[in-house]
Amino acid sequence: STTFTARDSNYSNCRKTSVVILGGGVAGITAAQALANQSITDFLIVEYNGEIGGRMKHTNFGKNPNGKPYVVELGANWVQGLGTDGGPENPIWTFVKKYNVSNTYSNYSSIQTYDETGYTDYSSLLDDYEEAYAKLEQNAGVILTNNLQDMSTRAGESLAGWKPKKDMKAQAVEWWEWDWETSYPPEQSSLVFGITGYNLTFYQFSDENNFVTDQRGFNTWLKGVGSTFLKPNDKRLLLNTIVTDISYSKNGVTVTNSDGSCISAAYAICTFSLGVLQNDAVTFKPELPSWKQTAIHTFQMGTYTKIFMQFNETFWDPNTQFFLYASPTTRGYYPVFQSLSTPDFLPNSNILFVTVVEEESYRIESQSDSQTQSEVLAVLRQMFPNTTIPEPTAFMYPRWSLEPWVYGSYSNWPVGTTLENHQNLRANVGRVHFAGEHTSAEYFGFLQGAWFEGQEVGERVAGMLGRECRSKETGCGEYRRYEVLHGTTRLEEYNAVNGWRVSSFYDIGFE
Ligand SMILES: Cc1cc2nc3c(=O)[nH]c(=O)nc-3n(C[C@H](O)[C@H](O)[C@H](O)COP(=O)(O)OP(=O)(O)OC[C@H]3O[C@@H](n4cnc5c(N)ncnc54)[C@H](O)[C@@H]3O)c2cc1C
Repeated sequence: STTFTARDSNYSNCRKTSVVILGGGVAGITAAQALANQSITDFLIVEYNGEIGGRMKHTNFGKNPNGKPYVVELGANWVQGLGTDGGPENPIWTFVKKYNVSNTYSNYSSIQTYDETGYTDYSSLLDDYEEAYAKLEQNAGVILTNNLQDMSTRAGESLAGWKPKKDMKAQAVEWWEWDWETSYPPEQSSLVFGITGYNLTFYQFSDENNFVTDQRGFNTWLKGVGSTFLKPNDKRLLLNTIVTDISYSKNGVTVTNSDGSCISAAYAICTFSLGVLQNDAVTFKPELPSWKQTAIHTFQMGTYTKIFMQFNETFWDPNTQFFLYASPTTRGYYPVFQSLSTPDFLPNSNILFVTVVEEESYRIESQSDSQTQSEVLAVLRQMFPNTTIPEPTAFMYPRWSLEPWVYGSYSNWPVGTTLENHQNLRANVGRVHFAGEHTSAEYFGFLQGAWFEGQEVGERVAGMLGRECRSKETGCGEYRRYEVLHGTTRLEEYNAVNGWRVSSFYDIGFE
């Protein structure tokens, strides 16, 4: 039984379905699964790339002793927060176990610290940061509980006594503790929602991060989930298909693709990334309402870049997982090197990778691979002054912020926004629904965020197609939205007592 209602005659040549799911990443696949679980099988999944997985994306790199390439993950790499016996479990961890995806505990205590003179032990700064962090998270709790004004993580850190200033070693430690996870510097991150995000994953599930090394790719588990309701070569999964337009009305949604094909549906579930939405990579007709656009442009899309290199030898300590480098001049300049040539990872692979985010990501995206390679080698030569560092035999990095199917890596909450504004990012616009990592208030930036949001949107749309309401807690049907977002200061408080002597509203007198 379908409630298909797209009656517009212009669309009569389009392929018809009840629900069109835009994107075959984690959110898209779990949305489809939620529909299938409620016996809604009349759906189509439209995906830009040649396989499902989205930002869980791998590629071949370098070669093993038999001349075959290794598989490395360009995007998501860790299961972040696993679970405890009897406690809640991260669904990604459940599936990774179910589909036997190879992974290894990432030991964040296995770290050596470096600066431009070589190995220098400044690991005590890690303890200093963590001491301040314990205070900062208390402050975030007070702000949330009492509906107080949010502040930047930078302000929170300073109030907790962490002031790295121009100490580049402290800056490197801070990058390791903050930017590496959120892909934004503390100045640009909300204290409250940065801390809640961390707590919900690492305190609720567990503080472990397991690194996936499966040579079939991390997305193996998602393919496993897909195979429970999609047949091999299922005609409902349209791969290599690029959506260009989404037109919607009170009767239905019509999606047009770059190959000229079109689909008309009763409902659409759009799981495109915040970067895709922000960059107008698809055209909504009519334009999205201003409350929606405000939310889309308030939240931030970060960029996180892993730079892979393979050498003909492992010249670093193969038993250490992380090498933290403090540049003498530039914060975030090739700060964290990770060894894959380590027991339980890709032993003897001689593969090392270094991660940069945000400004450094954009900088290296706009220069050649060879320029980046020479910068990285110069850093390695500072870190290991007594070793002859060979040229890499393979070198590669993705340019996430330029990829038209994602335009960035994952989202982050800016300073001073609200849960209401975020709810507007989640809320449907008529028959167009939204889901993905970015719509998760609890787990934004993580695979589990995409998973929970995909499931909820699937259940809601199933509810609208007349199925029983599965999510009593969240409610079924349309999402709540906030047409008006209130500030924190009432207009009458803009007065002389508060240092506001004159009105900022000028009548400049145009006739
Ligand atoms: C570099 C990097 C590192 C990360 N590390 C981790 C990690 O270690 N652990 C973790 O939990 N999370 C990590 N993440 C985040 C995680 O990958 C995401 O949260 C998650 O994959 C998002 O899933 P999604 O379904 O919301 O979006 P996506 O995976 O982006 O899915 C959306 C889909 O829509 C498709 N699409 C977009 N535009 C179009 C179009 N016009 N037409 C058709 N299809 C289109 C895309 O191809 C994509 O498949 C990382 C992400 C990146 C990029």
